[in-house]
Amino acid sequence: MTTPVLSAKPALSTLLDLDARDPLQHKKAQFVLPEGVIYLDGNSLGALPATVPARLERVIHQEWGDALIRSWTAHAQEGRDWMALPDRVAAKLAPLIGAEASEISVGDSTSVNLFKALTAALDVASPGRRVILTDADNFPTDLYVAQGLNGLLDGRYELRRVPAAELSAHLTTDVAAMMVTEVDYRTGERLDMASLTAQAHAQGIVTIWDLAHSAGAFEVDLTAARADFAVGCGYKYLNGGPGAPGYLFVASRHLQARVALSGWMGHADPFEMARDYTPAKDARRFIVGTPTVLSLSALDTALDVFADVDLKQLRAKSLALTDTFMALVAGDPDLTLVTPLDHARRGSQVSFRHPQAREAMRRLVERGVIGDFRTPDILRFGFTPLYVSYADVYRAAQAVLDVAGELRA
Ligand SMILES: Cc1ncc(COP(=O)(O)O)c(C=O)c1O
Ligand SMILES: Nc1c(O)cccc1C(=O)C[C@H](N)C(=O)O
Repeated sequence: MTTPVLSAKPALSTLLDLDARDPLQHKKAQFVLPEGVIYLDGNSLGALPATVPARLERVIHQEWGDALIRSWTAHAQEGRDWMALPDRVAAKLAPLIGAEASEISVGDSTSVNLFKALTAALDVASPGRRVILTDADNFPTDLYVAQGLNGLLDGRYELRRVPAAELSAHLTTDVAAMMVTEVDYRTGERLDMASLTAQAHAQGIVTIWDLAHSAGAFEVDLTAARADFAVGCGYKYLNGGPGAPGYLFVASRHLQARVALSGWMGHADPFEMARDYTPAKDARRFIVGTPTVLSLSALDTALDVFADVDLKQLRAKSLALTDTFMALVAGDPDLTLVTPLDHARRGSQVSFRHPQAREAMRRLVERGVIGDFRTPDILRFGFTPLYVSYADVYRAAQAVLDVAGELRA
């Protein structure tokens, strides 16, 4: 299906027709969604894939309850040993982010992976450079991790924070690494990863991309963009569940970079119990401690939802849903769109400024339209193409207009 272009406000019948022809329509039934709720918050916590509860039951009762410690190595032939779980998840993640499984380490939170990525990036950066360049509006944890690491390094680096639109102009030869989030969590603006990475490389700068609001929402191609390092969340568009493990991407050309958190599970042979650390092959070396089996199992099953998904169709639907929502809400005097209209500059969310945004979102959630309020005045709506329909968008837009009207009255 090509992306439907909706310049005028579409009627519900038009949208029901789009739903009927949607090649991803069948995916919604693969999620557990409460009756009467329109869920526009999959960019904060993805919905529950219907197959996850049974998988967790099996892991808890059979693998933990019955097989006990044997499960770390049992059934390796059938791919069910716990030890290799991070590698199996990496293999499922690889096609979604355009990487080799051997370049992905699955585990720990995104924040911890940012620490690993930044220390590795600074290790391979051009010697003598002392600037970490970032978007001033980057997600707080990205900024805090950089501040914390710099403290550990006795403040050797300057964390240079500039508006996203000015990143290009700040790619100067004193910059060691550029650390940015591809899709802004507030505005939903998407940066051009391939272009910014190429510009950074031209100045000898290594790049770290945060894919929290990208992977699973649209096709990411780290290899084509020649990205150096990347991190991302398992619990947003990948639907791995609350606190799901995050991941770290290290381009194969950088696999020799410093492993700052050198734990035993990143050792080449953990059960050799050697006195000195010898890194495991590939990105597995960036795993620190014992894999979190329950949450990894949930993420492993959740990723199966993507097995038959054409990522081009996913992107087309995401753009069509966000276009539809923008068209339907356009014209309200109190809602100011902050998400770019240009498709190339848009992630999979739509955000508006509203003078009473917190109260507006409270009322929307009360009506079953779940989005987010983000400080200071942002109403944020995430569109997960796997389980949001065009009719959902229509109903959500009506609710937004009603609430905005109520608050004006
Ligand atoms: C861009 C970005 N990075 C990182 C995170 C989260 O990191 P963590 O999973 O460590 O809480 C989020 C959301 O929480 C985010 O939006
Ligand atoms: N990780 C979260 C959490 O533990 C509680 C509430 C929200 C979150 C989020 O993921 C926030 C999200 N990164 C954001 O873009 O705002």
